[in-house]
Amino acid sequence: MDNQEQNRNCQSQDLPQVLLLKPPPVVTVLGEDQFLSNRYQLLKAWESPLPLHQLLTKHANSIQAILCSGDSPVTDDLLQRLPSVRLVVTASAGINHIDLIACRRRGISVTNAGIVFSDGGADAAVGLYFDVLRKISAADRYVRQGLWVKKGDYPLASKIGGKRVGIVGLGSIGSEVAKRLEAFGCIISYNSRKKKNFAPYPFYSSVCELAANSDALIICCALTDQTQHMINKEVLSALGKEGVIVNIGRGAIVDEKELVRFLMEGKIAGAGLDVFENEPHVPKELFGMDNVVLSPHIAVFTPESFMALCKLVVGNLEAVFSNGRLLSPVMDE
Ligand SMILES: O=CC(=O)O
Repeated sequence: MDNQEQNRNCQSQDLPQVLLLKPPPVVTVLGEDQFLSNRYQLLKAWESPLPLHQLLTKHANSIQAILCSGDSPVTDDLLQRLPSVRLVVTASAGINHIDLIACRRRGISVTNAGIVFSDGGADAAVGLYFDVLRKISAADRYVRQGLWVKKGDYPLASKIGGKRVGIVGLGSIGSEVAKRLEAFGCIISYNSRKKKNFAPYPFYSSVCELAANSDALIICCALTDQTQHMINKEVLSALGKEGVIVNIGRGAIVDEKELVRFLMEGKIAGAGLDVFENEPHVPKELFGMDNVVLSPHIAVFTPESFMALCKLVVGNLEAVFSNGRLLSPVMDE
């Protein structure tokens, strides 16, 4: 090792240590971020020759922050091994993979993607809804397969304007979905944990009642103990034969087995799904359904949202190490 390299190593050892749990999807980009790697000692668990438990033991007292994404659980057990952690930064809007109670008990702050994913998530939700109603992907397949020539005209699609759309979870993504669909002449109502005073739309405290009064449900809420399988048999029945489900929240908010059964039996009209209960596995029954549009959990990701996310992550790390204000706190201890 030459002197320069030795110097660099010594300097990097003085930097605050940040544990990166898993590479995909956004964390890889962040892990390569020059700015981030000049300011922090990034400990990439997947690059270490040590098994995770040994890596954690070796750095137990020096890891001060964890950078993760939605597919890497931050459990009480993990936190217990890392007593110096002050911040968990997740590069996702969803926080269902983080044990928030354990973080609170240990005085650890948590930040998420804040509002950087709101536009992308809303665009994707509206895109899925339009695709189901206007049959865009299915009609595209029809043309490519030469069926227009062989079979003639394609079945009629549905109009968007005038549809009663129930938004489940009027947070930052849900509000953007509402704004977009209002502009297309849809009639918006919503269900949320609480009525939102700022929202000019009818509020239903029961998701079943919302479903009974909607042509479509667009699921934008977080996955919690309360929302797990919230979209169940009763809700799907209330939505009815003409109803459409769009889900860009988390797969487990919907009882997927019931959803598949309702679609197979023609008890709802269609679905646009970006998220699934057991990703990346998608129920095979859905593959042959032209009234179902599928995407691989990509709703919120765009180059623009990645860039904004990188800035946000860096800003949150800077804040915690300079005792400043976190930019997108879920919990600020
Ligand atoms: O699903 C994506 C996210 O939670 O950011």
